[in-house]
Amino acid sequence: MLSGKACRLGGRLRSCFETPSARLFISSSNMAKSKFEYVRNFETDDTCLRNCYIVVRLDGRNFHKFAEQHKFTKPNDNRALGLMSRSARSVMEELEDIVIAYGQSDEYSFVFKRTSTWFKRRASKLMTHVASQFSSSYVFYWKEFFGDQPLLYPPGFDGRVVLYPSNRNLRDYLSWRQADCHINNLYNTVFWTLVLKGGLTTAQAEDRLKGTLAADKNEILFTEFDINYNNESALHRKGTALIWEKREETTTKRMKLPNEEEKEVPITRSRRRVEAYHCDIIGDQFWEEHPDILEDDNC
Ligand SMILES: Nc1nc2c(ncn2[C@@H]2O[C@H](COP(=O)(O)OP(=O)(O)OP(=O)(O)O)[C@@H](O)[C@H]2O)c(=O)[nH]1
Ligand SMILES: [Mg+2]
Ligand SMILES: [Mg+2]
Repeated sequence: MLSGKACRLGGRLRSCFETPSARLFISSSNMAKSKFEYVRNFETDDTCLRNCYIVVRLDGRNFHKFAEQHKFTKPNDNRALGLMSRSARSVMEELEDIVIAYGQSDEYSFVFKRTSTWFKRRASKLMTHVASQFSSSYVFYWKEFFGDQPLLYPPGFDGRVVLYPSNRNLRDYLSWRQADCHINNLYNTVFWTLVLKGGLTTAQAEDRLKGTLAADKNEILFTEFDINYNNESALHRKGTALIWEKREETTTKRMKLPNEEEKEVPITRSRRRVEAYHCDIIGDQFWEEHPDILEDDNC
C-alpha cells in the first residue's frame, strides 16, 4: 500500500509516497497543477548581466527630516556617520561577495564582485537583502552610537541596482559618489560656518554662496575664518570606503604538551576583517595599494 502525503523538499512541494522498502518522490511539475499556478509566470526575470559588477546603492528616506528630528549636528554628525558604517559592515559580514562599500551622508553603495553567483544574480533578491540587513542593523546598533537618545520612528532606505561592465566604469561610479561627497561637504562646511561662526541667517548664507566655485568657498573659509578645508576631517571630506583585509592576529592559549609543564603558547591566525578607509579613491594609489578589490577586465 502506498501512503501519500505532501512533503517540503528543497523549498518545493512534492508528493511523498512510502512503500515498505523505498520512498518515492514525485515532483510537483508531474502532478496536476492548481488552476492558480499560472500566476508564477507573471514574475519577471531580473537576472543581472554576467561579468558586470553589481552595485546596490541605498539612500535614507527623507533623512532631511530624520536628521532634524534626531538633532544631528551640522554639517556632519559623527554618530550618524558611524552608525551608517556599522550597518554597512554588518551587510558585508552577513552577505556574500561584496568587495567594497562606499558611504557618505545618508547613502551607501555596495559592490558585488563581477563573478558573483549569489542568489543567481537576481537583482531584487540582492537589493532587498542589502536593504533589509542594513535597515535592521541601523536600528539594532542605534544605541551604540546615540546612547540614551531615543530612535523616534523606524527609518527607511531605498535601494537601486546598477551594473558596471568594466573596471573603469566601476571606478568612475565610485569617483562620482566621492566627488558628490566633496561638493556637498565643502558647501555645507562653508554654509554652516557662515551661519554658526559668521552670524548670518541661513537665507543670507545661501545668498552669499550663490554662484561661488570651489576656490571661492575655500577662500571664504581661509580668509574669514582661518580654516584650511584640507585640514578638516577626512571622514567628512572623503566619506568611508570599507574593504576586506587580511590581518594577522596573535592570541595566547594555555597548553599542556606531553612531558612538559602547562604554559602560555602564542597562536597566530590570519583573519579577514572589514577595514574602513577615509581616503581618496578617485586616483590610482588606493587601487594600486589594494589590488585584490577589482577583478581582471579580461575575464
Ligand atoms: N545635520 C546633518 N544632516 C545630515 C547628515 N547626514 C545626512 N543629513 C541629512 O540627510 C540629507 C540627505 O540628503 P538626501 O538623501 O538628498 O535627501 P533626503 O531628505 O534623504 O530625501 P530622499 O533621499 O529623497 O528621501 C541631507 O540633506 C541632510 O539634511 C549629518 O551628518 N548631519
Ligand atoms: Mg536620502
Ligand atoms: Mg542622500
